[in-house]
Amino acid sequence: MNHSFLNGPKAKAPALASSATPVAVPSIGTTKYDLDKMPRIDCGEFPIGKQKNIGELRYAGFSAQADAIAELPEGYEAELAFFLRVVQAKGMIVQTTVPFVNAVLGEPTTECIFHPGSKEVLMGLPGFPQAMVKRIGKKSPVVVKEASGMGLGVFATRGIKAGELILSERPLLVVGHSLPTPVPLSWTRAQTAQCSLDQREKILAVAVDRMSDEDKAAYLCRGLCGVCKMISRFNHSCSPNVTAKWNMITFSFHVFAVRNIAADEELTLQYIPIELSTAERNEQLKPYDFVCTCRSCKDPESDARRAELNRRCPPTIIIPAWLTRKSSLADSHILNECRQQMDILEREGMESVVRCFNVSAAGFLVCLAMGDADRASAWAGRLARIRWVQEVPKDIDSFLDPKSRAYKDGDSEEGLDVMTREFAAMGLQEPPSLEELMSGLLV
Ligand SMILES: C[S@@+](CC[C@H](N)C(=O)[O-])C[C@H]1O[C@@H](n2cnc3c(N)ncnc32)[C@H](O)[C@@H]1O
Repeated sequence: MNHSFLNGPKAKAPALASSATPVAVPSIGTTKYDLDKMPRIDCGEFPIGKQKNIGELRYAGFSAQADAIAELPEGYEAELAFFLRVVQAKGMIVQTTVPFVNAVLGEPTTECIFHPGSKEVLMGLPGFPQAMVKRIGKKSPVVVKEASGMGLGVFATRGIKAGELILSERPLLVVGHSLPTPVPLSWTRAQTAQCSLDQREKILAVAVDRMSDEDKAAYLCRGLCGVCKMISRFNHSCSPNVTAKWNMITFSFHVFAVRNIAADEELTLQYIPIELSTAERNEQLKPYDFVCTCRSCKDPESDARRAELNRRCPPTIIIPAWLTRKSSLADSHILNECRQQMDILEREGMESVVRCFNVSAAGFLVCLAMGDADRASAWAGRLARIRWVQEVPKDIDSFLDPKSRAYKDGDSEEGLDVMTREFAAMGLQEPPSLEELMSGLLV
């Protein structure tokens, strides 16, 4: 293949100056990104590290972390345009609109830039696409308005109960990561990353162009700040009161309340892993260009509590050993552990983390196995409030009343066996992250 971009004179040119000593070159007419400053928008649970971001610019070039704005050689834009034509002609990327067929009339659609094969995988999912999940009640429980010192934010218009589905939303744009960007080997990491971003910008422009006028306007007015009309308005907190979960079959995000929310309270998501210390969290928040002042960041005792939680053994490890009677752990030890860990999680406002599910499931299972319906029903109550975790048993409501028949069945060998298998097989593991779900389709 005669690839002028790879075989041309620049491929053999001496290394360009590193980003630390940028060479002034005439403008190449594309946006220059300062990668350290670029906002990466995470919707809820998925922002573990730089690789776990989704959305239009979030995969781009982050494997090649640049230190500063990179200068690229004059005339490079023409080569990039040539390369893009090759990428498109050879079918190395697929531009499509989801849902492809059987779209439910009137539902929003998502512009997608996929790798070859992803579209077919998606179409092959049993039942894909399903209509978006509707909230109970017509009136939205939230409104977007000024959030002091944070631009806009999302606020509750009424009290919202823990576990309530607040909204579901299809993103405006979904882009597979690591789009192919060959560059001369002599280029620095910063230049490679810059080139990858420029290429992405061009590919995105085509996708944005395919959107309806309304979606285009919504997308453009959010700029780098999001791929969702509504979800991109949620501000961050290290003690968030909502979580956003990706649902592949409906191709949409579901936003749930993780604890009770009062009328007028601001709704917040976590942009970064919140198990970290205050200093580590603020380091991770740097690309978003703000310093977090949430209740945990201001509480001098918070770090010690979160560190304590990290030190404690996750129930995921204790329970299987206890269940199979391979350990001599006392029942009371496990229940104390569950209660104490839950106390810290609630005190820290960390109801959105997966550990909340693991602890509640462990508490429930241990009490069930011990035939302690009173305490099991209290843990079932917690599980019922975190039902956005897909492993929460569908029939958890039948365990809310300690006098329920479910406990009689549960007392029997068979009932306990079913519950044990259900939890041991899937419940006590981390549910798949958005990244894991998406990678099957988008990588
Ligand atoms: C996804 S947007 C959130 C919506 C945004 N406030 C708006 O007006 O569209 C992310 C940006 O909001 C601001 N932001 C989010 N959370 C914040 C917080 N806890 N404190 C200050 N600014 C915040 C930052 O500017 C951040 O880059």
